Amino acid sequence: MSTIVKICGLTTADTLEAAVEAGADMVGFVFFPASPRHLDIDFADALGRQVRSRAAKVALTVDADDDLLDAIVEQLRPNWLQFHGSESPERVRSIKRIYGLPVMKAIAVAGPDDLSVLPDYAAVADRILFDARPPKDATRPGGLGAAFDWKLLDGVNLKLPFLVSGGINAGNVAEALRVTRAQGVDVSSGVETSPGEKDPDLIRDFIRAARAA
Ligand SMILES: O=C(O)c1ccccc1N[C@@H]1O[C@H](COP(=O)(O)O)[C@@H](O)[C@H]1O
Repeated sequence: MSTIVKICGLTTADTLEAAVEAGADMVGFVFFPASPRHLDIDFADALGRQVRSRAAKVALTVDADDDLLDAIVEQLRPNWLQFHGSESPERVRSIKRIYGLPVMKAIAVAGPDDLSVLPDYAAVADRILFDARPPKDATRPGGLGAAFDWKLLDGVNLKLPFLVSGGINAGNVAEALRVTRAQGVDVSSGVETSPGEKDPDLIRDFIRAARAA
């Protein structure tokens, strides 16, 4: 199976087009006001239409309430929901039942203890995304360009696909995939020139490197 490549935090038509044309499998739209990649729903709707089924649209939220999820699902019509907060397994199960959409649940990793929640989430999510645990004073729980120790995933044995993220770029994606044996990768900062400013060339370089890995 080919590596699942997700480019997250797209905010412009040009960079979205670069990601889709270069063959991204999943394109992520962030709905979290504290993020430099936050989109309002009308603009996300316009970007989503541009995708035209060429990639899976992923709506990233952080402990979103029902009203926000209703609005996102109604307007963007995402193919996936990505939960990047402290959503419980029960919340994941309930949202899946309500919307009938697959959910990718992010797990924050800093040490081996962080993996103890895996069985509970693996029982309800469709994909797991391992990301670096943010520092306590961080203003957002992801998209910080920080990596975790990939060797912590050694021995992880999931029946569902998992992606690795956090501080990944074209230069280290092959190593991230080799060490973690993940089925996919997710990048945001690693294809940017500054927080929130994606670069079409960096996106193309990243996808090429991930495909070659
Ligand atoms: O991108 C963001 O701003 C963001 C905000 C809130 C939660 C998650 C966010 N991004 C996700 O974080 C990881 C790692 O990103 P990076 O490559 O280290 O910048 C990635 O999965 C993004 O989807």
